[in-house]
Amino acid sequence: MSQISRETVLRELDRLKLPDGGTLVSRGMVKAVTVEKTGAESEVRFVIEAESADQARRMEDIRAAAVHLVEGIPGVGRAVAVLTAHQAQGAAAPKAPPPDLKIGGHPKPQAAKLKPAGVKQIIAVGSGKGGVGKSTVAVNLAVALAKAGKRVGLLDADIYGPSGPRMLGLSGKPQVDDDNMILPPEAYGVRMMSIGLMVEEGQAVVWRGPMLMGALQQFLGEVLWGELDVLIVDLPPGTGDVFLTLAQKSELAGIVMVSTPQDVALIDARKGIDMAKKLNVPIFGLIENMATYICPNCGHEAHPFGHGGVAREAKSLGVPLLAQLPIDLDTRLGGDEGRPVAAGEGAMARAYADLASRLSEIAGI
Ligand SMILES: Nc1ncnc2c1ncn2[C@@H]1O[C@H](COP(=O)(O)OP(=O)(O)OP(=O)(O)O)[C@@H](O)[C@H]1O
Repeated sequence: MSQISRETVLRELDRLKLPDGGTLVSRGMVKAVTVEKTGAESEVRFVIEAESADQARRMEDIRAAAVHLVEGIPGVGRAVAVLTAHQAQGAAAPKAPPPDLKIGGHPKPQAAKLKPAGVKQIIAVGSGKGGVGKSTVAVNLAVALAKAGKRVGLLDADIYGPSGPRMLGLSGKPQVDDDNMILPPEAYGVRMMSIGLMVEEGQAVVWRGPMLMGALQQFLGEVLWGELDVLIVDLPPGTGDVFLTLAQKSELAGIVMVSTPQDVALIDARKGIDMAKKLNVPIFGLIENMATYICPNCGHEAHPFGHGGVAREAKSLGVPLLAQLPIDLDTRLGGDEGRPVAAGEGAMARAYADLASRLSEIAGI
């Protein structure tokens, strides 16, 4: 039996959901994991650090469940978990970000392609042109997949205009664990990491090729994503360095392209599709956003950005048209207020559920 790694233990513990949201791992509560070989089997020890003494007292069942899970890993003979409290009773426990949390340094030499250990597949969401609703689609698609029971991560790699945190209602710097792995915060069942969580809102990020590569490397290799069925990557608009790096340096399962039906958007989208083809990245399909506008007063349907352009494009390229999403006020408000429309119950939530199910079928999520 090969040596059990700390990663294996964390992946197993990551399956344990906490009653008040997240998992022991995503909340940064697992500390000091050690694995010691004792004859043919291994003994695993770890600490579960609660946020207060009060919480620690209520976590005995979780501790026992964690031990049980780890003892289920083949090759583990015994697991020992100790509950401790981070702070005095009743105190909130906002942990200061460690000083060495740096994103955007130069890349380290990398031999193998980058795919986080527990992540089954990486799917990029791209667009040719900015402002067509790519981030809105990426966030809502991620939420809809999570709602359908998938384990989902969202990497907001739109370094020029990271909007993922605002759209998911997340703020504050992420925490790191004892091994300097970044813990992605979670909202609506989606684990998210974004350059937007690292810099002040509105602050410009001026990075060129090598720094971008360093950032991506860190996002993929130094974030504790845990077990995910899919990691959605929200690309910057256009056919730039981030897409190129991701396609060449990671194991990208495929890409979906978002466009409005407008000619100018479609021309740019075509360039993106061309690049994906050249890089041998499968195109899972096109999504037409802002396809129609239905007047809330009279019900009249209008097509401010043209009509049917993306459907025609999909047909001529021989790729699926995954969705046609209308212009919708709640989508915009939900994005601004950090309440993704896909998390709700209305017609748009159903449209995103359909999109999630079509993509799951095509990509095998
Ligand atoms: N279907 C829609 N109905 C109404 N508003 C929408 C829709 N899709 C997106 N929007 C709004 O359009 C604006 C731009 O969307 P978003 O930021 O998602 O675009 P983007 O393509 O990611 O842009 P960029 O890449 O330039 O950041 C946002 O205010 C968003 O709320």
